[in-house]
Amino acid sequence: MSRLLDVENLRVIFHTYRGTIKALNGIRLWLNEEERLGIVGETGCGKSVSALSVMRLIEAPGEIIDGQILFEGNDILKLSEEEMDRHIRGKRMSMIFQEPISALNPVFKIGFQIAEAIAHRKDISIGDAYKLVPESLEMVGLDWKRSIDLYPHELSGGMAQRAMIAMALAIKPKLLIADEPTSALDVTIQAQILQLLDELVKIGKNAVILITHDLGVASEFCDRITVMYAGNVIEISNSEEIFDEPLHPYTKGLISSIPIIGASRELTGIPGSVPDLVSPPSGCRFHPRCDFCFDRCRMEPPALSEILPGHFVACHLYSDGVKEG
Ligand SMILES: Nc1ncnc2c1ncn2[C@@H]1O[C@H](COP(=O)(O)OP(=O)(O)OP(=O)(O)O)[C@@H](O)[C@H]1O
Repeated sequence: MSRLLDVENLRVIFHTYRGTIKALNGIRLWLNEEERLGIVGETGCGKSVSALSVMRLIEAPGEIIDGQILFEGNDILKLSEEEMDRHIRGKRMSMIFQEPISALNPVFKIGFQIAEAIAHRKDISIGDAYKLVPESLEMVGLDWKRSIDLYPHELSGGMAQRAMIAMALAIKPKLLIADEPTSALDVTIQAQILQLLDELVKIGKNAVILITHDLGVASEFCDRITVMYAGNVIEISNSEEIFDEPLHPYTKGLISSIPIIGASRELTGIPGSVPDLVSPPSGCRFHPRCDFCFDRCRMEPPALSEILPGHFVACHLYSDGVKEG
């Protein structure tokens, strides 16, 4: 399967009155066509900033200061804003957000908003695009006659997320980025929305990046998992192996905080908290919270290396390969 996305050494900072937040510290991500990648980690670890960077939606006070984002072989960081808008964003890739109601435009009916997305994608008139809206709404389980003329504030959270999904998938993207798509919804609706996404992604054969706090949800939905901590990618593995053989002490902590594997719950089980990214810890950013920390961890940032086939970890414990036991 061919490579769709390749992110190398991506560095993003935010200029704030407190100082410079080093939000992404040279991360690496990749995704093949039709593959589903989960990005997990505690709040503030850089999941959303990674997604927004791929969409080229980082705005001041944020700045991408280094790295490469190859999408279908083109470095999108080198494209002009117009090229990005005309050829990539909303055409080849689209995104759904945590708060669907605030992500929709409050002053337009959802039928019109979906028509606009389709018109942009297909370079057709809004009138022609409008004719395709009923199919898009029905595809996400919304009765089109009842929903096409509603404004975002007239939708429930679940309906609004369905409308967002209709908009995002109406353009038939190669890559769908879903940033915590269910965390603002109640539990029964969460399961329905994930199931809907699962079905539609199978039909559309698009690749997905799913951002979530929930390792259980990520491993059920995704082929591969990237674990982030404090602006770094610290482990990458396929979804089964990350549970069967987690390597990084942080990933082990995330897993031990899930009482039943596969159960959906907020990750809370690691003592301490994510560091302030204005002045992150020296060496490995996880070292102050790590039970296995030794001198080298305080001094030298560990590189991400492939320790088992397809299984990468950034941890000095594995500098000489995987230890038994
Ligand atoms: N607009 C902004 N201005 C200043 N700092 C920002 C901004 N957006 C993100 N950051 C900082 O970048 C870092 C990474 O944030 P990010 O939103 O990517 O985390 P996250 O893992 O998605 O967290 P969450 O799960 O809470 O959404 C954090 O330290 C955050 O405070």
